[in-house]
Amino acid sequence: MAQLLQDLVYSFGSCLNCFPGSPTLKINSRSFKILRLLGEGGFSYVYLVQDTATAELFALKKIRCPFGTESVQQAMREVEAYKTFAHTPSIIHSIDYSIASERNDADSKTVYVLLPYYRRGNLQDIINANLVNHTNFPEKELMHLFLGVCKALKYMHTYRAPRGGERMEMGNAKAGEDDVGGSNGRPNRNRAMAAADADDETEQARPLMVEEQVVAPGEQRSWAHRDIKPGNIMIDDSGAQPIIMDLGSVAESPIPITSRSLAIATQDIAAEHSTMPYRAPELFDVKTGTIIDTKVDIWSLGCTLYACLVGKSPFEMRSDETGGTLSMCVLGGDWRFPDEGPRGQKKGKNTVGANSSPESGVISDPIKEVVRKCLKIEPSERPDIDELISMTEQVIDELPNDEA
Ligand SMILES: Nc1ncnc2c1ncn2[C@@H]1O[C@H](COP(=O)(O)OP(=O)(O)OP(=O)(O)O)[C@@H](O)[C@H]1O
Repeated sequence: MAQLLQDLVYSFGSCLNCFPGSPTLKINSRSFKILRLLGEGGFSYVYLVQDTATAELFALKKIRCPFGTESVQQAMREVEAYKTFAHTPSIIHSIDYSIASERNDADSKTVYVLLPYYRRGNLQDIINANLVNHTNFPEKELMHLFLGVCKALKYMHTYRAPRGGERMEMGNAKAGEDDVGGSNGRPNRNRAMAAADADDETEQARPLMVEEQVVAPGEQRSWAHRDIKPGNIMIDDSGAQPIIMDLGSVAESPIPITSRSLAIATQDIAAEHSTMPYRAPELFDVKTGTIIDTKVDIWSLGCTLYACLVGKSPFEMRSDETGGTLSMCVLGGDWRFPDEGPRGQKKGKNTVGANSSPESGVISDPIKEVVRKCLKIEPSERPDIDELISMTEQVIDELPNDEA
């Protein structure tokens, strides 16, 4: 709690009003009351905030950029990704964003991104609840959710810039203390952006205009999410639609690894942005002459489906069982279902093995097969997103209806 208060004071500076317990922040002239911390990631804090005028709830992601230009660029890439995929309802979009300078350190900036708030939480929350309550996901329902995630990812993997020529560029915005400029995440730049350009171009624009991404209308450009995991899949308010979030890891695909330095850089980026138990083996040890592509997400989908069934990633599970390191388990493809012995041998038909968690229950064979196909060490042996979608649809057709 002390950390949270300290963090709020530090972050919002003069935006913080003086009433204890109800700090407020303004973004682009809209005022928000900060209600509580929703979550914390490696680079950010996410707060539940309320629009003081409309009482609407939002999630506010605060990304600290203490290392100057480079870290601001990274945060802005995330903001840009929210814009790029704003056209699909199953990928999170941003509502507004702003960039604030730290008072005592001009190089230090904080990027705030206003996001829709998903009150039902994410798949990891459901996994945690299942573990606590000794319950399981109903299989058909789970596979419908999984299909939704695959379809959202298909949009990324086969992205085509909308016709009409939306120009995508790294944003620039006016940084201020009390009322920071921003963008609404839609094609039209808002007035704050325009004001930032007109008023304060030299000061505001420079650090952010280092890179432009222009996608011609209709041009296909493939993207990989690179951090698919249960914690990054929110559930919409209906409870039926998964929403892919946390676009800070999104990267272009394919990336041919043409040099040793690119291999090292790619590996370093993965180490920072792709969560280890869900990270594909080719990102642990990036080799020159290989290609890193969207198959990294297929691996993560396999780990995610397994985690929904069993309670944790297959490699976390195996590493806990054997005491081996996570990376050794991943690189060696060392994992198994709880009711299986080594190399997929069954311990007993439809029984839960000695090493399984009691929550894992019985897993249908067609679902296991989907996991197995995603977890092929060789990326080319994994299905692409279209094949995975067909496979999942077939499994859904084959599965009996969940018991009410
Ligand atoms: N829109 C939202 N609605 C509700 N909760 C959210 C929302 N966005 C984020 N959260 C909560 O905040 C947590 C951290 O968010 P997020 O994953 O975006 O941060 P991150 O720093 O990128 O995390 P990571 O280190 O896992 O990559 C999430 O796991 C979730 O619990």
